[in-house]
Amino acid sequence: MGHFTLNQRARMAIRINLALIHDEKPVTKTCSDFLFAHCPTMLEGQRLAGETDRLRAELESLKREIASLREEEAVIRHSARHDELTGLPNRAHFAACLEDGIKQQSLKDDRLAVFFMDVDHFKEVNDRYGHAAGDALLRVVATRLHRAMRKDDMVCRLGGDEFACLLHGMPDNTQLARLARKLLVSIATPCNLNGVMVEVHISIGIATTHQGHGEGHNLLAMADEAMYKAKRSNSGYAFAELRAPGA
Ligand SMILES: Nc1nc2c(ncn2[C@@H]2O[C@H](COP(=O)(O)OP(=O)(O)OP(=O)(O)O)[C@@H](O)[C@H]2O)c(=O)[nH]1
Repeated sequence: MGHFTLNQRARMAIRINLALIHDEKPVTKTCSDFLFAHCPTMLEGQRLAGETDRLRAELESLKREIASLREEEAVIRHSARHDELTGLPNRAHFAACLEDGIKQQSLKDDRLAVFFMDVDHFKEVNDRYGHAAGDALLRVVATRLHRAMRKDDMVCRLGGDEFACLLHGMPDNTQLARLARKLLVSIATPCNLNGVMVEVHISIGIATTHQGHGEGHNLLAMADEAMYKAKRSNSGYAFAELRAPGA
């Protein structure tokens, strides 16, 4: 420090600080000589503090980017498993839950039931009132089915005018038949489509499985067959025959 007066040291310290604040190269040769000779630790400390701030800002920006990517991923994941029109789970999601339910049922000694539901004469609604009215009707059916089921039952739109429901813990057919009748009544309540009151009906096919019987896709296919039986006979709902294991 012998070469510099107190006054010189103070002025250089101010210039050095200003240079660091504005991220400039170290000032004059005298200043840099001063710095490297007398203040290497201070200079390194300032540099590290600046670097830390920069890294902290970079980290925050990365955190924001990750959060936004996670949100995007959640949206993509949701839309891959849900039907855009009704917001209900879609066929793929339903099939996965059904297979899962089948695997779990033996552990829980549960009995599963699948309802396969199809709107009767839906094509006529599209033809008479237009596709948008048909869409509105599908949304009404979705809402009514969802409301009529228990919280743990899964209602999905399989596609077109077909819906399905997966029910756990339904030990007897009497309860299932009661639920089917309740659904038929709730769906048949007239709904307003662009000012026109329309009454819709659905046909329901019901397939159930006991421990060790059936596989997910078989159960759905059996419920589908039973639905056609109900549609043909105009009975509203029908039960599938329980097949022997492996049939
Ligand atoms: N509005 C609308 N129509 C759809 C959609 N997806 C499929 N459709 C129509 O739904 C109709 C389904 O027809 P079907 O189930 O074969 O005929 P249906 O009149 O219901 O006949 P039944 O089931 O035998 O009573 C077809 O006309 C499809 O074009 C959709 O997302 N929106």
